[in-house]
Amino acid sequence: MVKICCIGAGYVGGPTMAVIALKCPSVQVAVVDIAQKRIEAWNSDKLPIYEPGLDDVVKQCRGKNLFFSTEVEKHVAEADIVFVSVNTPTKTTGLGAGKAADLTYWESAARMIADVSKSSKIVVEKSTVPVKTAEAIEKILTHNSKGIKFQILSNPEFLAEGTAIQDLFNPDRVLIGGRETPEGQDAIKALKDVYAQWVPEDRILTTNLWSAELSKLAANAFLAQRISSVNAMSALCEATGANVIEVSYAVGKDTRIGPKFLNASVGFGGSCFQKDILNLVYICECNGLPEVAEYWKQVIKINDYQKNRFVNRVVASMFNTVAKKKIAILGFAFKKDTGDTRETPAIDVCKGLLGDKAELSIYDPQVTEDQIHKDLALSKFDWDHPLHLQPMSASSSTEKQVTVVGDAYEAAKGAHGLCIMTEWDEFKTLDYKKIFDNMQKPAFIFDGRNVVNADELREIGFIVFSIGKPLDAWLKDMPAVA
Ligand SMILES: NC(=O)C1=CN([C@@H]2O[C@H](COP(=O)(O)OP(=O)(O)OC[C@H]3O[C@@H](n4cnc5c(N)ncnc54)[C@H](O)[C@@H]3O)[C@@H](O)[C@H]2O)C=CC1
Ligand SMILES: O=C(O)[C@H]1O[C@H](OP(=O)(O)OP(=O)(O)OC[C@H]2O[C@@H](n3ccc(=O)[nH]c3=O)[C@H](O)[C@@H]2O)[C@H](O)[C@@H](O)[C@@H]1O
Repeated sequence: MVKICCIGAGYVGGPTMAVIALKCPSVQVAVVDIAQKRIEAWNSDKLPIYEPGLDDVVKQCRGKNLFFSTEVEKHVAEADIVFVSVNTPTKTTGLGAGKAADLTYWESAARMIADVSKSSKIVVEKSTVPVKTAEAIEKILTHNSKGIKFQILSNPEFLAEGTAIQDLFNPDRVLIGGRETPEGQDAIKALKDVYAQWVPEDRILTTNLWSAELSKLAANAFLAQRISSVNAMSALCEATGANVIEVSYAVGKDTRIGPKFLNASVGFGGSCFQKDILNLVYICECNGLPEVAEYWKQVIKINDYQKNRFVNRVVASMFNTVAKKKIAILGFAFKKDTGDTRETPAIDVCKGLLGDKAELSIYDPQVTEDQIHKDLALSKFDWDHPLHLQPMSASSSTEKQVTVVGDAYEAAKGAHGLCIMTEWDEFKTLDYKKIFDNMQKPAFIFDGRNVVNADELREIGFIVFSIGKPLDAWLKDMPAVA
């Protein structure tokens, strides 16, 4: 029986391993983590992450061939294949701070593997890492290996949160990079055999190590670049009277461009796009390619611009001040169907409004009150470090300005404005007449996700701002918004 151990029971490690266990009944899978609470949750009825379909998969395999444990060393020692799926956040201090990937967690996992191994193993990079990381990991493993043989593979993950199970069941591709030696090719084959139990062969791509590592960073950069491109267009649409929905539809109809990832928004969020592009920028700079670095940096700059533009639009529309005004924030997660708030644009928008002394009433169906307060107190780049590993953040001086409530109606009651930050389905079907009746007048809606029907809301009486759509007369003569 093949034994797999995955270090890191997070958004990637948990769902990925659960699906491997489901699809490969003859493989034994142990997912290990140093975070005891997280492991306890994986072993309970309330899993530590919200992901449609995940509960069902875990229930089918847990205790049979899927185990969650804090006995990291024991399971690593027993495994034939060790996946490393720990976090690789942006460095907050020292060389490359604010850009380079922080490989502290990766390196300590690699050293531990070297220390506890008594038999040869395949070590799989599942985390997103800078190109050439495998070389460093190889050095750590081989210098400590007491003659034990390690083969390193790069097998980056392409799942998106909210659709993780669907993406894992039916991936566009599985990418496996390895050494071009006979041993490297054998290792590739061993991992390929696992995926081939449910993924068609022509979707399993094999490459050299560096291509696999770089393809992951490139794929995220290309995806984020599409969003920044359409968001840049959204600003021009607002200035000219074009409608970004019509423009992206027309552009996406070109089969060379395609329709996906062209939804204008308040900005992209999530734990990876920004971090991976910053990492790419850093690698380009380190390789003497400043023009290439500058090119990719623009994707982040436009994303920041889009979030700033949104805040400025809110403030400018409401007579250039939101001081002491209640603003309802609907949605806090970085996208629908997840409770994940890492790098969510809602954080930047809320901080912007708080900076203008607004009073915020926040509702999200999946994000806890505690999480929202933590997020608004954390400094940039601290968010992706596991809480148990990061320094205690100072308590938020803005806590008094923020209340977290249990539904959208309560959030909007008595508010001057309402901002939609996440495209949760339930925000499409709210009783907006009821909301209007309970708000201050004039009542504003700022739709950061283009989910509401602006015309219907205008008929009710709202002043509506939708990203990239023709502006209400009220908003047209406002001061510059960038
Ligand atoms: N979140 C996502 O949708 C995707 C993430 N990725 C990449 O996958 C990697 C992991 O991301 P997430 O799962 O989101 O992170 P996460 O923060 O949810 O999970 C990482 C886990 O690793 C654990 N950990 C850290 N050091 C450890 C050690 N030495 N021993 C045992 N456990 C340790 C942490 O306690 C944490 O629970 C990152 O490199 C990310 O860029 C790739 C594709 C999608
Ligand atoms: O490496 C990763 O972590 C993952 O990053 C993204 O997945 P994820 O961040 O979970 O979610 P996305 O669906 O890509 O959305 C990212 C952000 O972009 C925004 N977005 C997405 C699409 C769009 O058209 N417009 C737009 O604003 C979303 O609202 C969200 O805030 C990629 O889609 C995955 O392939 C990748 O594995």
